[in-house]
Amino acid sequence: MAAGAETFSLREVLVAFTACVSEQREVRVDPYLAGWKGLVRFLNCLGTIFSFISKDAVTKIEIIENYRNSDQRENYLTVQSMVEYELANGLVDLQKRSKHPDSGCRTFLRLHRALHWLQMFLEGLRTGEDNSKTSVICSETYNASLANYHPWIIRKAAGVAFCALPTRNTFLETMNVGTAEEAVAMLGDALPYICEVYKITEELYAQHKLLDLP
Ligand SMILES: CCCCCCCCCCCCC/C=C/[C@@H](O)[C@H](COP(=O)(O)O)NC(=O)CCCCCCCCCCCCCCC
Repeated sequence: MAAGAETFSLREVLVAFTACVSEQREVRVDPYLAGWKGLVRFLNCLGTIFSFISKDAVTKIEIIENYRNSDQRENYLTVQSMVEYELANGLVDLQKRSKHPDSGCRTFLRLHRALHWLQMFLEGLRTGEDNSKTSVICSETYNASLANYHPWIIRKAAGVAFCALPTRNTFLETMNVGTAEEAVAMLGDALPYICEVYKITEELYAQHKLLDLP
């Protein structure tokens, strides 16, 4: 375990996702990115073998942060406003990556797909047996979700990295939320919010036929 793992709790990270959905059922971009940044920080604490994953996540987070810091920042306040603005202004490559390779819509879609994995992984952790292997939970949930969008070489590298994950109970303790039982309870509290964020985004992207953006 790298230094710094004990300095923050995953509870604070997952709380970011509870602040994502507005009263109008829109997904706020800032807490969404804050949640991912915390998760990446946690991932970095698990060891350098995961750095190729965290680097890709950071690249994507920064692309969207740059939009949030640009003069178009208001259009990127929520996922709904981002989709509306980018589509209305022809800023999304719909068939193949060409003029707008790093649109907010395609970049957010990559994080959204990863959120689906996260949702399944956390549920697997929450409901797993005491001494089940985190690596198995991780690879099963990865294969059932994100892996479908990744080329062979990435799937292979991810599979190797997963082998470095500790057992479920050690992993739960690494989350710094208290005992393993307390970590499980926290996951139960946080998961409905993550599921809601995922569901709203999925519906929005489906409605605009954006789920296969190149
Ligand atoms: C706890 C173990 C964490 C294992 C992480 C499982 C996810 C594995 C993802 C492997 C991604 C490999 C890197 C490359 C990805 C890109 O090819 C690919 C496509 O991008 P492109 O269309 O621009 O080319 N990118 C993506 O799919 C985005 C991946 C974003 C992954 C973020 C993962 C962050 C994981 C944080 C884990 C925290 C766990 C906390 C649990 C309590």
